[in-house]
Amino acid sequence: MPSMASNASETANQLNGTKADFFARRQKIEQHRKSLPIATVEKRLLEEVSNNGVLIIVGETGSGKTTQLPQYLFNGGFCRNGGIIGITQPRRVAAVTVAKRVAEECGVALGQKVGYAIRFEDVTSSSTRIKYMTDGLLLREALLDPYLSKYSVIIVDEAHERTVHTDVLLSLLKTVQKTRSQGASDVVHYGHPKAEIGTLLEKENDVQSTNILKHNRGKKLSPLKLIIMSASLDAQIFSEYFGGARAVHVQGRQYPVDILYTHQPETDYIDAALITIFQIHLEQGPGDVLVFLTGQEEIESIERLVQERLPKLPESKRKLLVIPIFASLPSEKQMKVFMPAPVGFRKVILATNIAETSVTIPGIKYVIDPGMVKVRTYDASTGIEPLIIVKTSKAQALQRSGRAGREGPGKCYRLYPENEFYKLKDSTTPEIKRCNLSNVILQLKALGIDDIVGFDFIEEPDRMAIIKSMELLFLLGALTDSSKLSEVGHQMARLPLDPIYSKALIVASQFNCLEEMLIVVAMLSVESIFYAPREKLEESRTALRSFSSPEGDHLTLLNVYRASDEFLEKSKLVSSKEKAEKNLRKWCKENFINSRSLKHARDIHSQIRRNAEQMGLRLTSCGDDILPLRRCLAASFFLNAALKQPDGSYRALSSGLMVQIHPSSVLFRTKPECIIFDELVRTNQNYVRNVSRIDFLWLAELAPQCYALQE
Ligand SMILES: Nc1ncnc2c1ncn2[C@@H]1O[C@H](COP(=O)(O)OP(=O)(O)OP(=O)(O)O)[C@@H](O)[C@H]1O
Repeated sequence: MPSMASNASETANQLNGTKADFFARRQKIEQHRKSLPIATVEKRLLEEVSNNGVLIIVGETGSGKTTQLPQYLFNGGFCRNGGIIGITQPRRVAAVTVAKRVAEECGVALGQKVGYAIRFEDVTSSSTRIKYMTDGLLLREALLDPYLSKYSVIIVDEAHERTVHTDVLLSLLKTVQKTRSQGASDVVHYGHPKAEIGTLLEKENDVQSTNILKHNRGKKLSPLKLIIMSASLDAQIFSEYFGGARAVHVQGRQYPVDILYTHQPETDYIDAALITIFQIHLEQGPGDVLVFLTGQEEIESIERLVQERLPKLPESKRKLLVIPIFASLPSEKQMKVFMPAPVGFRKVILATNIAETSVTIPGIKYVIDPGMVKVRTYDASTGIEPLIIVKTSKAQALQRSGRAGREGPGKCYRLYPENEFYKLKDSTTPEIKRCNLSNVILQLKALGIDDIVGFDFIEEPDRMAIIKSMELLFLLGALTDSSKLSEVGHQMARLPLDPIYSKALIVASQFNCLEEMLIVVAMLSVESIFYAPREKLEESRTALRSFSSPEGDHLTLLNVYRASDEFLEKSKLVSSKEKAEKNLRKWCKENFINSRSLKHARDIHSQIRRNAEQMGLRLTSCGDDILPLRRCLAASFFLNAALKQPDGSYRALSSGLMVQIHPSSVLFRTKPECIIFDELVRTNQNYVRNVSRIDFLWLAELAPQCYALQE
């Protein structure tokens, strides 16, 4: 046993060591900050922000925009009067990791001067002055504080991604910025019947004018500085939208990235990616690899293939650590990709486009880009929102290659020939032009914006899409005859879910089956609960049968959730929480259930249950009597009803489309007369997924606005 004296000197040494490490790290960070291209223009940028209400900043990936500009502004006095610098990101993972990095650069604990807020997670405090957040979160904040009055500067980062939230946010910020630059102290207060919901825009004398002016009489608002940041060269569109706002370019990138192309187009990009992973591992020097794939299924299949092939390599070459990252992975799992690989190991990160912008994953030297991405599209004529795999845009390809070369020179392997790159679209079609707008419209209406067609979008969505989405909201009871938000609509807007799911929860509280519906909605919100490996198809089918309900997939999902819950609770009685969770993962494996998806569903479930409680919805259960739940499914998913045809296919009643029950459904063989479904997917034919049997007559009874029977 070491003596006290040696213990004390060890501690002192450790402390000295820690201190020395700390100072060395701080020095390294300071040097790094000074070496970034943006550091040479700090003073000029501060002048530009001072002189302009709206500024557009374009800079190469890695030039230091996201991490440095907020710090420059803070040091330049932009928080002097207690104002906050808010920086929005399209993705949660970027908001979290960049905030962590900036807190470290500032030498402060996360949540103090530097913090972040994402849906259901707020790591800020009253001393936070630099706040990273998702664009969706800032939109929700606008519901409570239409002036966004606590912010002195708002930076919309990665604006070129043009997510629907970014687009809507830009429109709102345009109004807020203009209003605040005029000051709001001398305006009349008309109040608002719903105190928490501010009216942002109102049509007056045929001019879109703002009603923000009418809010909070006498509240002296300071001007808001608005900064739009983008890595690609589409500054023009933003500049025009903001009335010829000034745009500045930050030149230069930190490290070079070598771009390599294939000679021929690849017929199977999954296989090509797999080969490239092993080529890099066997032939290239140290450095981690980041591979861009289109979704969870692709990622998990490559993960399995790499694991299968690794044992075939010589022992000394097996130190390859595969780590996945995709949106539906719980955040603590997502954070694993940011941890260094154990000594001697090479990390291979399999990512969706979640890792495409803003994030810096330490250690990445090689990027593999097959050039594909999965996007949601929207067909307004049928109301279908198929997910399709398409080629990336040039802007996306540049972003992806930009993930290498952040800590040193890097390489990017584009798995297509060079001439293909030049044929790519410059930038991605804005999401607002290719999505179902019902959620956006619900949010805008909740913000008090009633004239959706006249709304000042940066790029107008398709009129047909607006009409269809309004129609959907109307049929769901979210809008009144005069297109105002109804009481139900207000409730729906408070839930962070798709309108149909929100409606399902509200209806369920009336049908006394909210406990069950919360589980169903949580399970529907995640990707693929079941998995069926090709080599174990029969075993996986048998496992599925043990949970399956003759009434359909919704009840089957409910059975899975309950069985897992029961298993976990029993396990907790005899083992620690960690052990019980480990046991649950084993249980999932034995039952061919995707444990990651189940964990995600459990998280969503607790979140939406909290929401329901806060809204005062009645949390009752229908117990063993499943009839109310089935009727409730009909009362909420009635827009997705289909009737069997003589040939065994189905006709979707609202779109008239001919569809088939997906082979993964428990009703694939039974084929009941009338069904409701969760989702329509288009592959070689139209398939409906997550299907339940309903009684046709319920439709006219429960959704007369849609299915009133003719006399
Ligand atoms: N979490 C991190 N860990 C280590 N280094 C980081 C981290 N975040 C940023 N950096 C370093 O700071 C540099 C600048 O990053 P920053 O995100 O500010 O650039 P950017 O111009 O906003 O690029 P992008 O548009 O690609 O996000 C990176 O290239 C990297 O060297």
